[in-house]
Amino acid sequence: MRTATHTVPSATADGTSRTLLAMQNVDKIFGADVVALRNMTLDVQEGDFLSLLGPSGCGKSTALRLIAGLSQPTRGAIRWGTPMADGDLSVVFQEPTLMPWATVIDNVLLPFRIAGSLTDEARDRARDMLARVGLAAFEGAYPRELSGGMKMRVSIARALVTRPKLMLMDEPFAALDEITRFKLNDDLLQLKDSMDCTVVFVTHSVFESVFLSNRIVIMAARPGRVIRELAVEAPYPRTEAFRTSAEYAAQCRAASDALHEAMGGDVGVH
Ligand SMILES: Nc1ncnc2c1ncn2[C@@H]1O[C@H](COP(=O)(O)OP(=O)(O)OP(=O)(O)O)[C@@H](O)[C@H]1O
Repeated sequence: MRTATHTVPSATADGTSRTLLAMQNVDKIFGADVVALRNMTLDVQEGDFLSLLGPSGCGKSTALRLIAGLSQPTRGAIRWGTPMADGDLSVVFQEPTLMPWATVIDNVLLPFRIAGSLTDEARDRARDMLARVGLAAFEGAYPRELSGGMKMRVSIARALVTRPKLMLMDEPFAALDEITRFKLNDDLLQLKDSMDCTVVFVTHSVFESVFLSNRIVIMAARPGRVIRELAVEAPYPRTEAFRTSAEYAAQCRAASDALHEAMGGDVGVH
């Protein structure tokens, strides 16, 4: 993981919100001429639930991989506003990427095993995380015995077991049915609140981004770039009442219009 070498100043005048990271004029070019990102500038504040929303190929996953340190910018830089140690940053992918031969608890313990710190305290933390994601009764089960939603819950437990400052999520619920997705959206907000972490979340879904986020960054493709940012002012906790409110519908309309623009005006809400 990363160690900060720069301090980014607070983005707000009263200092109540601190910048966790800033992408500064980042380009990412693959090979000779695939411009995945052009001049991307983005700040993430501590406590944000920030969604990157945009059409296929606009560079959302590329941006997430750069933040994760899995790839390096061609130009520009990513600055951290706080020191980041091992375990402070975790990533959840669309596939749960569980080890099929290992039990649920052994999957959740993977970050500790990698770090060589498989202590009793680590096991307690893994059990606590499994309880938080509703899988306390499944610690001895194997991934093949779990539904898609349950596997994703294990993946999220593994990501949060180190109590990260930042969790990066790349379309984690895209492969799930709508009912499961709604439930996981609800539970993710509760987890974020109780674990006090910051989330950067990649999605194609207007509805999901509005329900979850306080900030939505809309991206466009060819070249991948940020075209607009929207604030979702609705307070947390957000519940089923928010999902069925006129306010939610209006926010979805605004995000859809911005996405429509990002896609050149050829697609509406999806
Ligand atoms: N390793 C790579 N080598 C070459 N080109 C790449 C590589 N990774 C991504 N790209 C290209 O960069 C662009 C952005 O890809 P990226 O996966 O970041 O988009 P995305 O918005 O996440 O798309 P999707 O929503 O379909 O997952 C695409 O044109 C893609 O083909």
